[in-house]
Amino acid sequence: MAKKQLRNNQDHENPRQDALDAAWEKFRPFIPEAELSAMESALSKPLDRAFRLNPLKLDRQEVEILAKRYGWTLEQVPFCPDGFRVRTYQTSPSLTREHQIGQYYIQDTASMLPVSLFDTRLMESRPLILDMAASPGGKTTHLVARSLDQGLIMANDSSLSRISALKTVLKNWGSLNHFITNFPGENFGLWYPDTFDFILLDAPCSMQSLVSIDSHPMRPITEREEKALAQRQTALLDSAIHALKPGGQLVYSTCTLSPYEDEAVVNQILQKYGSKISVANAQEKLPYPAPGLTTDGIQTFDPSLTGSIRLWPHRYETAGFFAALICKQDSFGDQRSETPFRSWEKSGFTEMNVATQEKIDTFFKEQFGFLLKPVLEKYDCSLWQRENEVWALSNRYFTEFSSLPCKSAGMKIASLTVSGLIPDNDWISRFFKEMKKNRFLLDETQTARWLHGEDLPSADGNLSKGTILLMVDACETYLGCGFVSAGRIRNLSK
Ligand SMILES: C[S@@+](CC[C@H](N)C(=O)[O-])C[C@H]1O[C@@H](n2cnc3c(N)ncnc32)[C@H](O)[C@@H]1O
Repeated sequence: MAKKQLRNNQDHENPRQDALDAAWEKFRPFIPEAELSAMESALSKPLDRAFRLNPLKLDRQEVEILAKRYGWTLEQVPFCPDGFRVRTYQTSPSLTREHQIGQYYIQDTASMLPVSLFDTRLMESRPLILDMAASPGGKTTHLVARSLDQGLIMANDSSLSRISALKTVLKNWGSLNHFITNFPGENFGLWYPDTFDFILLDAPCSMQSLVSIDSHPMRPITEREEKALAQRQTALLDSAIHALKPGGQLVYSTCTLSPYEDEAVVNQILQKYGSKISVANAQEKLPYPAPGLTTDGIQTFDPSLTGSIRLWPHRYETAGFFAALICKQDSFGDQRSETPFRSWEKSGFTEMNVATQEKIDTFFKEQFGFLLKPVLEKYDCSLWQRENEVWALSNRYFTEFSSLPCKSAGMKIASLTVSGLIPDNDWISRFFKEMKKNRFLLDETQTARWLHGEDLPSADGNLSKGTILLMVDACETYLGCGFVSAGRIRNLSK
């Protein structure tokens, strides 16, 4: 194939182009002859943008409203009901205020696959979930959505420098029932045998997806590097298998098409654990099949690996991707090793007294007509105080994991200040639909000033003092919260 024909979405020159060419030469023998021209044609077209809606904040009908507002032509992603390709647009989906407040997440289509493979009924039964290599958190937001934010998610990443991105993404998504840890995933099998209902292992990989996009840039890879990655992936998958509950489900995924990091890794684990685990036939989750390989040219894989999903780019117009759904039938009878320990006092959280809880509850009722207690009950959370901050934390997190060192947990809902309680922007952007009082509709000029971080004069004498919700688009969209005092609406998002 001519060099320029290969897809390099960002139009960067070498080394991305060299990496693309090398990967194409390497993977070509694995592509069925009859599909080569479809593949070549797919690789010469740019990928569409895509997003996944946040069902905690936006429903399907509202997606249609957004499509009209921003001139989008949408098409549902075949394997992800909440995912949409944006075939054409007037306003880019990355430039809207709905994107800014986490009503949807921009994600490449292939990355919507792994979490879509988990069983819906189990996902909606308050599961305990481990996202073993989670940062920056795109797939963690999908786990939050699919478990209705009513399970508990341990979002882990071994890289300390990538934890802040994970925090930001989950905060913006409005996730309550999660906590973030920073450990090598290899430890979880020892620390938590037979524990998690679901595990996602979206493994570090060589990113040979045949499509070079900024979130997954392609680069030249040596054989040695590929081997080292495969070793790490096998160790992580081994750990994940041990940490999975019998009857639980695990997805192993990568954004590389290298068989050595995909089928070969799963095959090795299958050989090690025999009938205690199995690869499910995930083809059933697709409208038409995209089977895993039966050989890497050297070894023959277990036939069940055809049940794994190998997204060659032409199959579903995606970047290259691999995912296998693995089930655990039996416990290995592992003894639990001691986990690292942090005393709860060190977390800085203190139990909130009943009087303060009542005060907060009354504030939300009077100021916004919002009933806090039923929400906390629905999500099985309690209020905690850290200095002057009010947080909602998962009860299950507190009873089962509070002694494990962690980087953050739950969601901040307000600050206690001398001017009274100031609710947190993320909390309001998650629940604004249930807040019926003190909504103030901004016109276009006011909106522009607000988005520049300015305060606004409050000519409306009916506005009560304190925090109000600022709305746009006939009160459909939440813009932020402001604080009314002395004839001004102070911009709290500054
Ligand atoms: C493919 S990225 C994960 C992307 C993420 N799942 C998402 O959807 O946004 C792989 C991640 O694995 C992390 N990682 C690498 N080695 C690890 C290890 N031994 N244990 C846990 N995480 C690891 C990297 O820091 C990186 O953030």
